[in-house]
Amino acid sequence: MQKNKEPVYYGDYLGLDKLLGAQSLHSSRYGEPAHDEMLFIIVHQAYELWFKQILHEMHSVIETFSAEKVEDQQLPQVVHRLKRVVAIQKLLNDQIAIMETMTPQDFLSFRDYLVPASGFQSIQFKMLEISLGLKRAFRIDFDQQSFLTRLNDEDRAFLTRLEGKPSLFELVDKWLARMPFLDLGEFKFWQHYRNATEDMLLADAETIKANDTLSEEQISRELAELDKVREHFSALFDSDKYTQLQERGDFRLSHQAMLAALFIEQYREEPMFNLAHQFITCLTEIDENMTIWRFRHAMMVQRMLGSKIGTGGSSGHEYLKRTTEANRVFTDFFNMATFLLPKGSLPQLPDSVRSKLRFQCV
Ligand code: HEM
Ligand SMILES: N[C@@H](CC(=O)c1ccccc1NC=O)C(=O)O
Repeated sequence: MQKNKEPVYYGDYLGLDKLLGAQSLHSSRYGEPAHDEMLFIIVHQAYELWFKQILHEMHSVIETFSAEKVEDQQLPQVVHRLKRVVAIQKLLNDQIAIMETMTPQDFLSFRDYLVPASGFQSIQFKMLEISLGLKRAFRIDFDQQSFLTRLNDEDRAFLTRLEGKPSLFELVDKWLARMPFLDLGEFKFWQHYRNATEDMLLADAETIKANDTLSEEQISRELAELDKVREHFSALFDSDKYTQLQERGDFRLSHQAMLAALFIEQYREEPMFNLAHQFITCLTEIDENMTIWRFRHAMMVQRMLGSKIGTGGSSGHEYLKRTTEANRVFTDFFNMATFLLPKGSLPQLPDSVRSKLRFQCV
């Protein structure tokens, strides 16, 4: 690294002229300065800055996974960067509380000046959703419409182009699906696994039947739920069935990727799997934090607006509440817990397999 030739001045380096000159209160333009509009602008700007940092990290991870081959040595850096994303998201979720120090009435003193702008037009937020793997078809109807009608042509074209590129979800799916360890030679892992899961489901059914606090009707309802779980389990061992359930929207990951992720999670202590496990955990946390943000934002909106419609034309709180569940991406990693077996019921990996998963000792 070279030494700098010119002396550096703090404010110049950080571009503070621009940054601190970018809080223009619209209420002042209309001759009625609203004290809290400063907070409103600064909170949004802080969000956009952190979105920029998150996208910077995501972009590098996407680049790594876009290569033909991901080297094992690249995974620590990927996990490190995603952990940073998670740390930023925690801050973003807590930042809602700062916005909530503004009362609904104080908001009303400048809200009308903002029409028709709204968070629909946060391009970086949409970039984040799209880069993670939220497809247009998965968005609820109003969200699809707002995409078309609330954005200017340039932004819409830009986001549409981004939608055509591989998302982190798709790249991770492909990466998991090509994991070499799914071929375990002579070891019939999935047969062992299937037997163990059948025992577990039979035991669950017995527990439900023996529960004398439940009425007959409740027992049959719980047994019907268990049948659904059984159906999902059976799909793990039958790729046609899996595809059927995938088309129904019960799974998003490909069959092979699901099996690989499940294998990694079951045997995460094996040194070779540990980073992959951390990677899956990061993606799960990122999805969870996005969902928590959506939920907290929706709650804040109810508190600020009740059931008023939004400046962007949506139903406000109702719309946002629906996107909270609908816009999740890595739900398979959450639902995977259904398929986890207690350690004691897991088939022991044969030494020939385990030796491949260990760091070599000399
Ligand atoms: C007083 C505070 C806030 C209120 C009352 C509010 C209200 C709303 C409403 C009603 C919508 C739906 C669009 C519409 O019809 O207008 C929306 C969307 C959105 N807001 Fe906010 N918001 C607030 C603060 C924030 C903050 C601080 C951010 C941070 C960037 C933000 C980001 C977004 C985003 C990204 C959307 C689009 C969400 C989606 O379509 O899934 N909002 N907001
Ligand atoms: N949609 C909000 C207004 C609002 O929050 C907003 C307006 C302009 C720029 C950013 C905003 N923040 C997030 O939606 C409302 O209906 O009051």
